[in-house]
Amino acid sequence: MILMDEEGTQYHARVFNQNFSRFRHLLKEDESYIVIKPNMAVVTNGFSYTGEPYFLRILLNKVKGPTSFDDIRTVNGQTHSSFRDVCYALGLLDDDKEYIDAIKEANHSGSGFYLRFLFATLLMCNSMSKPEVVWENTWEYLADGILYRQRQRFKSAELSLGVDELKNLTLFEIQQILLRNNSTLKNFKNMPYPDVESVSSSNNRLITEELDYDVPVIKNDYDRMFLALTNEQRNIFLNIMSAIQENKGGVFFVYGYGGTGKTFLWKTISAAIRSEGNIVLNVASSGIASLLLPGGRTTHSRFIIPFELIEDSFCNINPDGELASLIRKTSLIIWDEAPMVHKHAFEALDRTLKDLLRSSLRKLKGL
Ligand SMILES: Nc1ncnc2c1ncn2[C@@H]1O[C@H](COP(=O)(O)OP(=O)(O)OP(=O)(O)O)[C@@H](O)[C@H]1O
Repeated sequence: MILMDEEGTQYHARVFNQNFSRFRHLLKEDESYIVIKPNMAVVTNGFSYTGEPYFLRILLNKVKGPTSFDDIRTVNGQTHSSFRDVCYALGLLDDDKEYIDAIKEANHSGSGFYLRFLFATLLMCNSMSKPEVVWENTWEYLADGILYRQRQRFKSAELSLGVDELKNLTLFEIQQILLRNNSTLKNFKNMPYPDVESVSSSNNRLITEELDYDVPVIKNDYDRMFLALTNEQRNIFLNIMSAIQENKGGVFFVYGYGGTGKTFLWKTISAAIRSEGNIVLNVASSGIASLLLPGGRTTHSRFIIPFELIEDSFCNINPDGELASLIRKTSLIIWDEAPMVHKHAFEALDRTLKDLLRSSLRKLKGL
């Protein structure tokens, strides 16, 4: 095979092999740089796995008379974005079934940790043609033990994790194994990468508690309550929900005589937010009022407002702690019977939230 660059300089296949790292660099920068002359025999030997150039070398042995990279990338009229996909389309790569079967089989005798280690090892050895396909087919086995460990961690036998959360935690574990071996999931282009922020949320007991609702049940409650809202309640509901959805922020004061449906409105708003997998913190100034709110707490205990308040008090919240992360992830705070506390309590919470969110108090709503 002869390769020729745009300036007409010709390289023999042997040179191509010997200077492979140089060509690989060119391929990355501008793949159209190397032109392949048609009808030339291709002889390659002694190459190692080096990503896309490796697949190109396989193709140079198989595709007859290509005149451009697009020629090589086109199989049955379809142009693929990578040489690897072309190899796959031509059936030159295994379908990875053996690896999928191996992981499933290992599941009978090995723990989840062992399976994740096995998967990470397969990744590091570049054994799989399409690791993302193996991952999609085996992630449930690879996730084995992660839910149990989270339940132990939070001492909650009822704790449940969504599919995305479970996948994310599993990927995070695999990434940890790879990092210990000087590799990373980022080396595998089509493999999903764990969302580290969401992993730290999953490991935050307070956030997990606030997300641990049965979404279909809450959604049913929400549908029922929303239909029952009066016009006045619905207007308030829509105003607050649009402020949340558009991330506008806002402080809403809702006034009404006893029995006019304020608690009913709080319940509807809470169900609407929780049914979308978001967080609402329900607090009330008195213990009795807090019992009427779903997942309610007293404001003092939720935000650790000091009992002895002065005009420049702060809540005792560690900015790097779990409670601060929970507050940052919260879509709305509902504070029932807010005027029942001294204004210094508002101001302390306002100051603390500004400090934590580094913005004005945007998420406080009171009665
Ligand atoms: N839109 C509605 N549809 C059906 N029932 C409602 C509606 N709004 C309120 N209610 C019912 O009316 C009763 C009183 O409402 P709610 O407890 O929400 O009032 P409140 O304003 O919170 O009262 P208080 O200030 O005394 O706590 C409750 O039984 C509640 O379920």
